[in-house]
Amino acid sequence: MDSFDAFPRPQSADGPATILAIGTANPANVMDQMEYADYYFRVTNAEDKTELKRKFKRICEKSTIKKRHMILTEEVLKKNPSLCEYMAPSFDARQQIVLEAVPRLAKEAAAKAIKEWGRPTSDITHLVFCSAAGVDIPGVDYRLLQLLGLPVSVRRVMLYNVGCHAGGTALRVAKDLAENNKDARVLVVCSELNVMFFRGPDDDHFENLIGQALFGDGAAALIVGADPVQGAEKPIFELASASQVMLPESEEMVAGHLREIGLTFHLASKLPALVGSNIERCLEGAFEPLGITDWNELFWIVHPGGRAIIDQVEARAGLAPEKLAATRHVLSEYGNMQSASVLFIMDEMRKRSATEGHATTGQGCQWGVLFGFGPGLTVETVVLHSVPI
Ligand SMILES: CC(=O)CC(=O)SCCNC(=O)CCNC(=O)[C@H](O)C(C)(C)COP(=O)(O)OP(=O)(O)OC[C@H]1O[C@@H](n2cnc3c(N)ncnc32)[C@H](O)[C@@H]1OP(=O)(O)O
Repeated sequence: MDSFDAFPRPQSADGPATILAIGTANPANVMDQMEYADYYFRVTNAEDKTELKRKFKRICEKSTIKKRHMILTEEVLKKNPSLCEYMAPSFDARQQIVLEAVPRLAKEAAAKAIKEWGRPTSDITHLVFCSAAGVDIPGVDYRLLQLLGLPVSVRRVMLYNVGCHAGGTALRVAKDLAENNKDARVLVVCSELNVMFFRGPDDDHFENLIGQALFGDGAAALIVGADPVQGAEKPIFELASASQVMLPESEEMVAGHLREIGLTFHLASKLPALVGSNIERCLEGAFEPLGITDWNELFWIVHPGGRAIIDQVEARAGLAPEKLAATRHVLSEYGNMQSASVLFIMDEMRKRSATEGHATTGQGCQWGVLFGFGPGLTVETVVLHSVPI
């Protein structure tokens, strides 16, 4: 006998990966966007920069964000003044905060997802964890296992510093795991904080202020598995396909660098236009197998990088305004929560569909698209199938 035959080969599932539960969590501290410019320039001791503050205030108003949740309270910032400067060595102070807070927020979201799922935690076989904060060894994924009391045999995949498209990346990885390992149940968690890149203003770096106006903290968790157990599990969406592309000549559009001063980031101002000009191509590739060409036939979940990005997607795909209502709602209530945003929108989509009396979890549509956008310009395109309510 060939010795390899002694090892059991993983069996594939029969059906597609499905989302079986969703949970979300945010820090209790809430910032009102209309008051944020006054707060931010005061807390960073930059009130003398009156012109910059006026421009920042305008950005806050134009962001269409109403509020954001942030772990960094004024009290925490007072204790860590290096975070309020533009370029002070502050990595250790930032790490100290995120190493505790990232898994704690993740646990809150995961506990909600597990409760909705309704099966024992010992049935979780895999963990896919995304965060752009809290790099450590062993990682915050292992810390989460401890906090949830999960078996140490859970097979972990840690996605550190992937960026805002990582919600789509995690879905793609979870789909592969669930479909290629019969009976796998994958806990997916995205836990994101703006602690690594919160910093004071600088006259010459306005893109920093764009980020300070947009990002918020949040964690979202899913249970993903194929072949739902009848009577014990209830699918919310099915994952039909998942693909990733780095757009040509886009490597510098969004970038981040981990330094002593925390995470620096770079956003090109032509980013919304670049996303817009590529959206149709991504849709055509994803929906060619179904022959769908009218994008209003779909339900939509779009990473809310900023209001201008959502506007571009809406215009270039020719969407009716209600198509991006769930996306805009999550942006307005929470800001840009990086990888967690699309999972929050997924939750909002199924809840809206139920309260508005739709026949499916996708606001009455059968098929939907989820777009993750992130560094370089990376696009994750996930095709979703709704289920009857
Ligand atoms: C790819 C991803 O999506 C991944 C991510 O999440 S990373 C974050 C991605 N998000 C973004 O890049 C933000 C996209 N931009 C927006 O949503 C909007 O521009 C905004 C809400 C920030 C402002 O709204 P707006 O209607 O464009 O305001 P507008 O008055 O035209 O512009 C405000 C100012 O910001 C400046 N500005 C906009 N984007 C900028 C950028 N990336 N860098 C520097 N300045 C920028 C404009 O030049 C303008 O400056 P002036 O007032 O001196 O002319």
